[in-house]
Amino acid sequence: MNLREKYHIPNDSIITIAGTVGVGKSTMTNALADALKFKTSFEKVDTNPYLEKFYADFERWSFHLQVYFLAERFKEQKKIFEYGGGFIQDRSIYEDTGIFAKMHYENGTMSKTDYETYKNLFDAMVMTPYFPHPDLLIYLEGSFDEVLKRIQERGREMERSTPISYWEEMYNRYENWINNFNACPILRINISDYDLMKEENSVEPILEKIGHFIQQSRRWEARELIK
Ligand SMILES: Nc1ncnc2c1ncn2[C@@H]1O[C@H](COP(=O)(O)OP(=O)(O)O)[C@@H](O)[C@H]1O
Ligand SMILES: Nc1ncnc2c1ncn2[C@H]1C[C@H](O)[C@@H](COP(=O)(O)O)O1
Repeated sequence: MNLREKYHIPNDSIITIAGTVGVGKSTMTNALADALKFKTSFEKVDTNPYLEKFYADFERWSFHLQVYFLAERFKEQKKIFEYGGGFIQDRSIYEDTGIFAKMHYENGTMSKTDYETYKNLFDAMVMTPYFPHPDLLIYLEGSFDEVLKRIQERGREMERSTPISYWEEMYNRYENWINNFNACPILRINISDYDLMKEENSVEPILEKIGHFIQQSRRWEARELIK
C-alpha cells in the first residue's frame, strides 16, 4: 500500500502550502509531492522578470510584479483544474492579494489606482470555474528568528539586502491574515515540529493529519450538498 492510500488521501486532492517567505514552503511541497506521488505547482523565482527590479525599487515595480504573479498563478490554477487535482501547490493565490499587494498599497509603495485595478482583476479571475479552491491549506509557522535565519542561509541576494523590518512586517501580517482566513480548511504546522531535511520519516505524521483533515472536510461538504 502506498502512502497516499495508507493515509486515505484522495488522488484528486489539491493541497496548498502557505506561509511567509523562507518558512519552508518549497521544501514541504517537494516532500509531500514525493510522498504522495502528486504533481507540483511552484512559483518560479529564477525566471521572474520583475522580482529583482521590485526589490531594488518597490514603488516603480510593485504593480508590474503583482500582475505578473497573478497571471502565473492563474495559469497554474488552470493546469491544476485541467489535470483534475492531485497537486501540491507552493503558495496560494490568496497570499498575493491578502499579504503582498495589500502591504505595498498600505505602505504607499503601490498607488490606490493600481491597487484597485489589481483587485478588480484578481476578483474577476478568482470567480471563474478554473479556480478550484484547495481541499486544504497547510499554513507553516515558526519563530521570526528561524524564518530570518532561513532567508539569510538560502542566500537570494535581493532578499538578503532587504531591510529586516520588511520581513518583520510581513511575518506579523501573515499571523493576522491566517487568523482571519476562511476560504478553505486550514492545517497549521509549526516548523519546529518536523525536520524534512534530516528525518525522512517526519513526513508521515503530516500525511496522517492531511488525510484526517481532507476526509473530514469532504464528509462535511457531502452533508452540505444533501441539505
Ligand atoms: N525543515 C527544515 N529545516 C531546516 N532548514 C529548512 C527546512 N525547510 C526548509 N529549510 C531551508 O530554509 C530555506 C527556505 O526554505 P524554502 O522551502 O525555500 O522556503 P519558502 O519556499 O517558504 O520560501 C531553504 O534554504 C531550505 O533549505
Ligand atoms: N505577490 C507577491 N508580491 C511580491 N513578492 C512576492 C509575491 N509572491 C512571492 N513574492 C516574492 C517573495 C520571495 O522573494 C519570492 C518567492 O517567495 P517564497 O516565499 O520564497 O516562495 O517571491
